[in-house]
Amino acid sequence: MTEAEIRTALAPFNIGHRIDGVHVQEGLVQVSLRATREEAAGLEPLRRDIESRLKTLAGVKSAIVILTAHAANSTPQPQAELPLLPNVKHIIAVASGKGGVGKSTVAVNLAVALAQRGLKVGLLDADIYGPSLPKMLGLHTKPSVLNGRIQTLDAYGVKSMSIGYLVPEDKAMIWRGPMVMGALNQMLGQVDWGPLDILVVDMPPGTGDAQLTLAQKAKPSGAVIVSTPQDLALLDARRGVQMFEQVGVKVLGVVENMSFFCCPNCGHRSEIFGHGGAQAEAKKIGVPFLGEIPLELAIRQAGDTGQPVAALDENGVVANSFLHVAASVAKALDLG
Ligand SMILES: Nc1ncnc2c1ncn2[C@@H]1O[C@H](COP(=O)(O)OP(=O)(O)OP(=O)(O)O)[C@@H](O)[C@H]1O
Repeated sequence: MTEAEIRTALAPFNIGHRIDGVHVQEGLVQVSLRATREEAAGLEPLRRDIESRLKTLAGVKSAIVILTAHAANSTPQPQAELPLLPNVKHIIAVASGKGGVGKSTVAVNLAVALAQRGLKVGLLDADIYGPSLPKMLGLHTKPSVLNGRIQTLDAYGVKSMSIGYLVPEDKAMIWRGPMVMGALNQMLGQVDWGPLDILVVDMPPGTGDAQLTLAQKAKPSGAVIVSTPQDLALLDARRGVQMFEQVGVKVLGVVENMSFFCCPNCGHRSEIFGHGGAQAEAKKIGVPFLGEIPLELAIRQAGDTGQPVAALDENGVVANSFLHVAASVAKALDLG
């Protein structure tokens, strides 16, 4: 299946003037259609019809049709632009230079801990290639669409959206750059986030193009960098800090994850990946240190069972470590 064949299949719908982009890759099809915000709700049935039609074509394994809404009097945004969210007071990017350091764990628990402070919180899983939210929040239903707006899935006081809710995980894994931007566009602009104090964005790991575009275009109020205390992770974290500074996004600070381990039997404290490295690094590069999270079996288990530890063990040491980070973030944003 080629892009030209998809465009031919779309011809009977008479939507040539609305097509922003058609991407085809190994049987996966993504079509972006432009509409004004006022038109978007009315066009939802058509969007669904087109999606269903595309899925019936030979050679198409999966199809997603995205309506990119823009203000009536504005020129349509090219795909690399991301919609701004006027009802969201602050967007916070949770990032790490390196994969596997616990960025998603920190993002989810930070969002839950911020909600526990009484703030209106959203959580966007921007990690298109490795969405973690469905598992970490235990949410596996497909979001509904109301008046042309995708409804968030809500848990633990947090509104959430992930590509993992919208397409089967293995499908998004092989998308190309423009398709990723299309999906991010949809998850920011087409989702009914409602009024929020903070939208926590779980960024893709690393400092490549997608991260840079997100950091630049989503206009976050600040970034939280997650690192383990090891030298290698710190080196990558430093790169992350530099990337945000380069595009003028304030780095709110660094969180040290897997900071230390306390033996549940004897209470002995082991500093498996070293301890204090991220704090020392934060000091060295002149950004605040937001707190340390212990290495704890309960954190991994809670992540795997879809019950964030910040919600499970509200008065425990681990939950407190996330509450401490949440308090530092809220303070940095003047939200109490
Ligand atoms: N402090 C911690 N204690 C115990 N386990 C943890 C801790 N932080 C993260 N983990 C576990 O480590 C694994 C990786 O964490 P997570 O998915 O949050 O990392 P990530 O940086 O977002 O990874 P990726 O870059 O691959 O998305 C998960 O199984 C998670 O439960």
